[in-house]
Amino acid sequence: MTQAPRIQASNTQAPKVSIRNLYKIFGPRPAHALQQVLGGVGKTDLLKCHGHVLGLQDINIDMQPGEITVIMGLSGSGKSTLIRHLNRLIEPSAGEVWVNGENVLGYGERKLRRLRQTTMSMVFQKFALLPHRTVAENAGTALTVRGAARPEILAAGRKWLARVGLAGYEDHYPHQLSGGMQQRVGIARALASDSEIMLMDEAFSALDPLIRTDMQDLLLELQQDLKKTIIFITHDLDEALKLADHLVILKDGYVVQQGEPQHILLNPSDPYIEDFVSDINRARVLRVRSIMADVARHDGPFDGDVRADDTLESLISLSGGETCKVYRVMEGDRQLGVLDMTELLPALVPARTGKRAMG
Ligand SMILES: Nc1ncnc2c1ncn2[C@@H]1O[C@H](COP(=O)(O)OP(=O)(O)OP(=O)(O)O)[C@@H](O)[C@H]1O
Repeated sequence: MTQAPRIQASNTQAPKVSIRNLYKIFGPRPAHALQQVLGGVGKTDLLKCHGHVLGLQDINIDMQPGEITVIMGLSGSGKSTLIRHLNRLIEPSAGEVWVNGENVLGYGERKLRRLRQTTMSMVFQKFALLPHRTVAENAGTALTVRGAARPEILAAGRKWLARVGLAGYEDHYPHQLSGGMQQRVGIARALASDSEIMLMDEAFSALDPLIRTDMQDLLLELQQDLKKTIIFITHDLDEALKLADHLVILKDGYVVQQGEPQHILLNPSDPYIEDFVSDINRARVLRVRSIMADVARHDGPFDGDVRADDTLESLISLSGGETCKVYRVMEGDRQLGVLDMTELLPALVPARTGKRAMG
């Protein structure tokens, strides 16, 4: 029997979800096609010469408890295929999926049902609310599925609707609500299930930009209290950078780069990522903590205090654009580091890996 994945050196806690050497090939003879892929055949040639689609290739990701892992990529990069492996809506061609230290590929019917109904909940792009049930009944769906009594279902529905800002709408029907409100019901429904893991597949992509921003803020606010393990799929880089604790960028079914979003922005590993992040408003996204220097670099005097989580945009505004200033970086009462404004300018210019020139 295979062993649970080891804890990586940089993390002290076991991952909630681990994906190991995962491959998915669509077509009549995936095992044969897999041998071609392992022998070095790429996505284009696999389709052209062997008539199979390479959906995912050698995916390895650890998703930490209480964190938001964002899977980001353009259309066709493999995001939906990947997320559907987590609750085994899709079976892999090779590899392992571990949840809470158990390989879910070894699960029988009963454990799989429990995984889908109790351990994981899902928030869908198109809300997927039941049109003839009230909003409170929709929010309580997970309890209905588990066979709970009606008062319990409605109480849970009410509780979580209030938490997502929909108190007073319990007896409405979905069509009476706006898109943003319907997705709030979708989130309430996932939260009422009390699952440890939430899968969110392009959950905000159908919403207008302002509503979408509201929903992102709501999710971050809920997450501060609830600390769920969230796997969030998006094709929008701004959304990914805003939400992710851990960002995974997919292209043609493989992981191009993964890590802390600010680190990726400052250290793109490859020309594809450079291009991807080149249009981002770096001043608005980057935080002081990502570019500050060690406390020992400067022992004062300082031109003032800033917080480690302040954006560079707010710093530019504070300094009046002067590059000769030096700030003390604080987290609560503790000094974390030093921010010399001369360090800020290089961070605003996109980094280049140098690989492009070499072709
Ligand atoms: N059932 C299937 N049969 C054949 N090919 C498939 C199937 N499902 C997905 N694919 C292919 O696998 C690759 C990944 O598709 P997937 O839908 O996971 O991408 P995605 O990043 O979620 O795209 P989108 O953002 O458009 O939903 C694509 O090349 C797609 O055409």
